[in-house]
Amino acid sequence: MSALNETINSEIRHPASGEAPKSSNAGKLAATAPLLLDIRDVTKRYGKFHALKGVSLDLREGEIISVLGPSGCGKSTLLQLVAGLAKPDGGEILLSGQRIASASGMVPPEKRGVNMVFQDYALWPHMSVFENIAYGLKQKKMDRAAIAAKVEEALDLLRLNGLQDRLPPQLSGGQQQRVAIARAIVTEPRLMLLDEPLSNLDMRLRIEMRTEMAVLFRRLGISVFHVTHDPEEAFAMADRLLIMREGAIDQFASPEECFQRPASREAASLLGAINRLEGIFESLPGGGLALRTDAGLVPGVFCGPGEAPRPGERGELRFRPEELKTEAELALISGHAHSLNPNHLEAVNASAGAAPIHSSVPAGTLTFRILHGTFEGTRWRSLAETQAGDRAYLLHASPVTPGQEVTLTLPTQAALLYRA
Ligand SMILES: Nc1ncnc2c1ncn2[C@@H]1O[C@H](COP(=O)(O)OP(=O)(O)OP(=O)(O)O)[C@@H](O)[C@H]1O
Repeated sequence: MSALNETINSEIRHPASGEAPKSSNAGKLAATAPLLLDIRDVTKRYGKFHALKGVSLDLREGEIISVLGPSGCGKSTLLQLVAGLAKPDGGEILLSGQRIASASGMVPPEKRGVNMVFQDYALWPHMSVFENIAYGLKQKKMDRAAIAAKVEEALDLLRLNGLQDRLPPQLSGGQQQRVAIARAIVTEPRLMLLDEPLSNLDMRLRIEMRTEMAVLFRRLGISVFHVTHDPEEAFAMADRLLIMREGAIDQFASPEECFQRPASREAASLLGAINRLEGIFESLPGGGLALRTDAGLVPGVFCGPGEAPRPGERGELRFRPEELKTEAELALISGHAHSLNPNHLEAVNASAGAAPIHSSVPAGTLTFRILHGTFEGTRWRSLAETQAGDRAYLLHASPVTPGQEVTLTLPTQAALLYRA
């Protein structure tokens, strides 16, 4: 075992790999809650490669922050620095005002008061559920009666009653995951670190567990720093999203804001706006910005960065397949007589907390030719192309046939505009 691993708190040590776990814990957001984790301009290099290029963020007590980003963007590296499993090359990390990591010094992981739940749960396979959960408490030399009471409470909380004598291999994936959470919360860490905690579960269980985890952490007021590559998991759990790209922060804001105004083309794509059409910016007579694309003129929301582009500049439209509407769907959504005309859609989908979005401005009308369609249970998904052959995915309520031309409307607030 490496010197690094030897410094790791045994209660969070990874039994299978011998590698130290990462840390995390957090709960619900309150803007006025005390600052718990303060990461200041942290950098990390592996040889010549800059894995983190100056990352700064804060996490409040009781807050859940989900870190989202493509593979290799530095999510796990950030978590490891907070856990104490790696050392930053620059900047500093403070926990409750105490500096726990900088280039010149490190508080050892076991002294940080952070626990971690791993992708593969890292349960001790030869220990019963009870022993797994009790392990950290025994390390703390708690007396047997107190340990039994605490484990009992955790078993109740995670709905593991009756399973305490089983070994991990005798449990389902969801049960193992709950044992890992029970083990992590029983020692009442200041901060819980979750590294892709649901990635080994099937889809149904993932959906259940992400909601259960969010409810549990909020009820207990646990602070959580949570890494995932799954936007739905991040939306289900987070008070704030941290979107990372190439070792830097792309966006750090509420889930609603990130969803409605992704700060970059990459963030938009990560959050489901997979369709991309290029074009030229135009100003609308009544104010507002539109992009002239090959599929049509599309009024939209400029999401940055920087100043709004000028007419004539090249731009890019990003949108989610599910945001395209037919005339009939528009009428249903808006509930206003005038919205039967798709060219006058009100921005009815604007959700609370987002910056004001154009309302009652003309919506874009896009025309595509269907190439291929598949039935998805409640909807049809098709691959389509513009006149010039640019491709897009569409989702619609009725079937389409290859070769058919379809005209759909894209609400202004769903048309995300960026510089090319
Ligand atoms: N020990 C290491 N030595 C060299 N390079 C490393 C090391 N650990 C990570 N890296 C590199 O640093 C970058 C960031 O890695 P990291 O594991 O933080 O990414 P990630 O966002 O968590 O990715 P994933 O979602 O695939 O787990 C990657 O390019 C990775 O290859």
